[in-house]
Amino acid sequence: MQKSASTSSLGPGGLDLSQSFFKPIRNTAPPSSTSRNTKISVIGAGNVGMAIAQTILTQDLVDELALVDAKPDHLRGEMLDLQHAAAFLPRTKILASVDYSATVGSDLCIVTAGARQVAGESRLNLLQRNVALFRDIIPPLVKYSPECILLIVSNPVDVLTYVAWKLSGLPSNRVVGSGTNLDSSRFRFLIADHLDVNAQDVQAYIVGEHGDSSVALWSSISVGGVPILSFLKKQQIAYEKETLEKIHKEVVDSAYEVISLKGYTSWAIGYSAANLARSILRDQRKIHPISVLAKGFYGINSGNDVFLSLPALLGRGGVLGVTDIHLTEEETSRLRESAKTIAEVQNQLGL
Ligand SMILES: NC(=O)C1=CN([C@@H]2O[C@H](COP(=O)(O)OP(=O)(O)OC[C@H]3O[C@@H](n4cnc5c(N)ncnc54)[C@H](O)[C@@H]3O)[C@@H](O)[C@H]2O)C=CC1
Ligand SMILES: CC(=O)C(=O)O
Repeated sequence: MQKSASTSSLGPGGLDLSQSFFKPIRNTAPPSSTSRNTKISVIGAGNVGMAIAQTILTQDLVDELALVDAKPDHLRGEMLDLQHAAAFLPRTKILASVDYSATVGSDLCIVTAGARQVAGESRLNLLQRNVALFRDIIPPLVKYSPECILLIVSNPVDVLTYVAWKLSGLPSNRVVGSGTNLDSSRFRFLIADHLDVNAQDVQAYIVGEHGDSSVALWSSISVGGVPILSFLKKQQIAYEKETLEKIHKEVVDSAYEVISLKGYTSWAIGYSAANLARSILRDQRKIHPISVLAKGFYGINSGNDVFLSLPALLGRGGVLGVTDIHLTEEETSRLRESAKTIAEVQNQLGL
């Protein structure tokens, strides 16, 4: 599909439905020209891109949604399938094209294009293939939407967020990676399940790499305002370090398990990315563990500019700040190790 297809005034049989005799509504005022449309572009219309697109649509987040993919037929099929749900959804103009001009004027560009893991493969293994794609994807995105915020989802997400930052020339507050927003949701789900409470009442962060070297901040966990570890200590209730490690391992293994069962992960990352899109476009100023330029925070001062997940304040301007959570010595040292792992991978890129 070459042209960007959206709404059309041509009805069945080529009848021009815009003819005044067919108009069911008589206008009483000219169309409003004051409000500015909000627009999200999703690059990559695969499992992840489409899960994000459909979550954005159901949550009424934007006026316009543009999809870009390298496969024209698949892309047009996905676009039509979403457009056919128009009667059940808030009104959103949906466009799709292989041409990046369809993304013009986007407030937020979400990049999901690229290779994904096969069962047992690590995220870092995807690096070379996806860096090559990013060289084709990021420059045209920024050309058509110089004011946009870039949200990177493709893996390995931390290193690719760094790559996108370098290729885009955008300030670092406008380039973020979905990072451990997803891992933290998995963590909160497991804790909530264990305690039989609602995951939304569990505050808990996974930080560092979205991957095998991620760090669970046990000291950050609170449920309904009760800090869990200090509560257990005060009550002299013993907890096994191994039990905590087991829960973290379950978080790290989550993606591998889902991939080995259904081939890919999609729904949770769909909600995670839509959750970030809402915070950005609606200026929610919520704190999310997302991949940000980490230099200078939590003693991460390696020579490299590393992106990894830290609890960041997110709003219309992108990353507005990074929170200063008190970490234990062990958590700090694990976070620095995670930064080192990412820096070592980045060093191979020569960017
Ligand atoms: N950060 C996170 O938490 C998560 C990241 N992912 C990552 O998201 C990425 C996508 O995963 P899936 O959607 O499952 O893969 P998929 O294979 O279903 O979709 C990838 C899409 O990218 C498109 N594509 C490839 N090259 C392109 C180019 N140059 N321009 C535009 N489109 C292009 C393909 O045609 C395909 O439709 C993978 O890297 C995966 O590892 C997946 C889940 C969670
Ligand atoms: C694939 C991936 O990165 C995830 O589901 O966490």
